[in-house]
Amino acid sequence: MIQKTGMLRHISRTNILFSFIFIFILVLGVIYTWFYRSEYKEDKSVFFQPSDSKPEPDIKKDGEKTYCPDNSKWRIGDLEVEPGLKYTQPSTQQGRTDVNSVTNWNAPLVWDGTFEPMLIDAIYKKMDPRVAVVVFAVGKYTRFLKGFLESGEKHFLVDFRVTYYIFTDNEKNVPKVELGKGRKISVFPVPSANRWQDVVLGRMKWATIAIDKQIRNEADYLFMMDIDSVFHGRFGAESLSQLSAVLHRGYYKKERTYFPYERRAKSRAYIPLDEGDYYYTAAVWGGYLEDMYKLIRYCYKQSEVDANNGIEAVWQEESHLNKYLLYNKPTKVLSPEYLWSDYDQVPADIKVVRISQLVKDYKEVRPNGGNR
Ligand SMILES: CC(=O)N[C@H]1[C@@H](OP(=O)(O)OP(=O)(O)OC[C@H]2O[C@@H](n3ccc(=O)[nH]c3=O)[C@H](O)[C@@H]2O)O[C@H](CO)[C@H](O)[C@@H]1O
Ligand SMILES: [Mn+2]
Repeated sequence: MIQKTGMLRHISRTNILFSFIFIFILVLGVIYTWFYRSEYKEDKSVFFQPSDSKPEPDIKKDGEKTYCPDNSKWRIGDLEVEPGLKYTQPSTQQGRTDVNSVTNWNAPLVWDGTFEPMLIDAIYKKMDPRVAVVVFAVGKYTRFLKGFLESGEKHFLVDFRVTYYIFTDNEKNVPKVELGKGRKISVFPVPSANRWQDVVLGRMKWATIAIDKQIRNEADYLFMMDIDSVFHGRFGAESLSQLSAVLHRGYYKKERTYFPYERRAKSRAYIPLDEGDYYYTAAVWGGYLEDMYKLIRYCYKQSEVDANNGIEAVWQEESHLNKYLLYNKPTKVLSPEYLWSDYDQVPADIKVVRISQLVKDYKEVRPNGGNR
């Protein structure tokens, strides 16, 4: 009996000890699993979205639909207006009749007289977007910076938050320009080039890198612009949309067969003669940051594919841009008011020249001479 009781006591002590060890291991296991799971979750997001290795852009087969990420913080859908804003009543009968102010995919085609400047600025000002302007001034093109920046301060999205991102091989030649409130200059060094073609195409590569590195955190909206231009009139919030492209002044009344699209099937920018909406300039284009990123990266990658195949598109990035916009329609089309040229007379349908390309000596200003 005594022995039995002793054994029983012994067994129950062992049992209690094992039970404690079991519970201890169980608790450790729960804690470990909990930590492991949360760590794994973090790992996973870092693993799947590293800032330096984005998924390849969807350079899909011609005509195939592309996926468009949407991480914009603000939307044109919020067309909110403060009560009490006074402006002329819009008419359902009167308007521009000398030009078409809508595309056949129902996007606005913006001409002077089709919007109320004060109203449209008030709508967008409420969202207060941060606007990035990406310009390149490589080699002798730094001479154009002063005129561009000074006139931009007078006319470009006045009272909005704007940062001019200047990509240059000569930082010393970036002029000091007085900027309005909320407006900044940010300089990116880029290498010099021996061919102007490398500069214009290089814009796609360097802009892609700079967006990844910095601009993505600082802007909601991005414009790509040529530097050899001067603003002459209001360039306001009517230009803003998810993706806005400007009609090239030289082709806006021409039939599509005359458009200087890339016509060699060997190039990724190829467009057949019986296709095309408009011919867009690559000297002014803008949109939501992520939509622009996608398009800039597309032009960069497509031109790389071309280079590997021993071909360069006839108008470099402009050819790739036109290809993209044919199959991914812009949400706003801006009239040639949004990029005219001092080379050309201003016709009656252009009521205001908002920005104009300067006359320049191509041979003198470009590193390898000019081709026009
Ligand atoms: C009005 C228009 O449609 N312009 C396009 C036309 O350019 P353009 O004939 O106007 O070419 P451009 O000489 O202005 O070059 C485009 C831009 O690249 C930069 N740059 C160029 C060369 C150089 O040595 N250093 C330098 O900084 C500068 O910002 C310049 O404004 O064709 C180019 C490609 O062929 C681009 O598609 C331009 O956007
Ligand atoms: Mn130019």
